[in-house]
Amino acid sequence: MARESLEKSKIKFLLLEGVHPSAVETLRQSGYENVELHQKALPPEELKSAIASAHFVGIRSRSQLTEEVFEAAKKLVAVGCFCIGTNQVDLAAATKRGIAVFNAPFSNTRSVAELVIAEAILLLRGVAEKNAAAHRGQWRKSAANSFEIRGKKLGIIGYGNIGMQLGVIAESLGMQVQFYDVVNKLPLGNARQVPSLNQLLAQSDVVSLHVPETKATQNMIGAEQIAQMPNGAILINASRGTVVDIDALAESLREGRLAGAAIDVFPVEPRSNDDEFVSPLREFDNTILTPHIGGSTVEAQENIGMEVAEKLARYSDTGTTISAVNMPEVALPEHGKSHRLLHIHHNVPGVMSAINTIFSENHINVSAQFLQTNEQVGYVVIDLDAGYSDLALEKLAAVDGTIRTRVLF
Ligand SMILES: NC(=O)c1ccc[n+]([C@@H]2O[C@H](COP(=O)([O-])OP(=O)(O)OC[C@H]3O[C@@H](n4cnc5c(N)ncnc54)[C@H](O)[C@@H]3O)[C@@H](O)[C@H]2O)c1
Ligand SMILES: O=C(O)[C@H](O)COP(=O)(O)O
Repeated sequence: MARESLEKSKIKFLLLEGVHPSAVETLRQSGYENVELHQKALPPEELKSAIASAHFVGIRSRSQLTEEVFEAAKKLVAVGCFCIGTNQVDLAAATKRGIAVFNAPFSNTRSVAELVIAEAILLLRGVAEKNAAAHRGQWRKSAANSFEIRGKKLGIIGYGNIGMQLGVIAESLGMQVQFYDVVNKLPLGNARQVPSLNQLLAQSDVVSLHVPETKATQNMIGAEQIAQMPNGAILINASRGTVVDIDALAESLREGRLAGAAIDVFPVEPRSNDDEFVSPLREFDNTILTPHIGGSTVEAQENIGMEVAEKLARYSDTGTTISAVNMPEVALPEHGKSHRLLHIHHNVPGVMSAINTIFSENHINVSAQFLQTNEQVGYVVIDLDAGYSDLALEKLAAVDGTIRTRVLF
């Protein structure tokens, strides 16, 4: 169990993987100057040592925050994923320690959708192959197997923020949009939800994946699924590398079944730009292989930097958990001269009653109380007169089921 109550100058932010400078500026404007910056993801042992003294950590998709890393992060209050995906974070390990995890759910959505559309156009025109040949001195002027995007069928797997944005842009270019999702979704424009993955695969000229990394999406596109796609179809994956069986994809390209593929994410990605990229897809001219840059635009990174840094600063200042992915969401006003106690606990019967008994038995006047729970944890925030906060904090920390307490001055 941990307790914190620190001055801003002592609160340390560890920002990894070249998070945009807008994050540092946003933190500075909120009064947080104690920021350690790294341009790369750190290897596990270095990460454990750097995170040991950090109260907040900011990562992108490369850093793996495992149970072991959290075990080393004794002071950690919150994680900021400066990206959409949170699969690189062991959320259960964070939650059981009362560590809030934030992300930027849509700051790079448009960037991914634009890249996918561009790739669909290039692959339908055979540009990847012709470009590779031209670099080798070969002139391949031909209209054979070169198609307009207009009128083609786009099959989107995962109709969330990116899938929907992609569908809207594709439709504006004259594509017919259909999607498969495990949840019933409101189709935008003329898009149409289809009931099964196989149906989507069988009737799409271009298939694009926009699902999160989960157990259910692991290798969701393998040999069997590729076999459902029409000859000459195109596969695009800018979601997560675990979603497509790369060997099966390589085999279908070798057989000439698919006309091409654009892959931005890989089962194993180099940890830094200095490491070699190894993939069976390197041999195919008709693939566009990009180094996980779907969200890597200046616009997206700048916005993400501001958005996530602001969420971390707000959580530090007020306890607000809006848009946390693993904590009950509570929007909190400023607490003025009151002291604010934050209490994260296992969501089991009796905790709230024990907390409120503390206030009544000790005649502590509470000026505001906010409570929100999810299946695992409860998060209660209590504003009270400054003179009572030490006593209340001590007693709250002793309540059965307490995970973490914090006081804000
Ligand atoms: N290449 C990049 O740089 C890049 C950038 C941003 C996001 N991403 C990846 O893209 C993913 C999607 O992003 P988003 O913002 O659209 O997420 P989102 O949460 O808004 O949408 C995901 C959609 O997938 C659906 N889904 C989940 N499991 C499914 C399954 N088994 N079958 C079918 N549908 C399923 C969900 O219902 C949801 O509609 C992210 O999780 C992230 O991993 C990659
Ligand atoms: O989840 C995401 O937003 C993308 O995969 C981008 O990750 P990155 O910030 O590491 O480029």
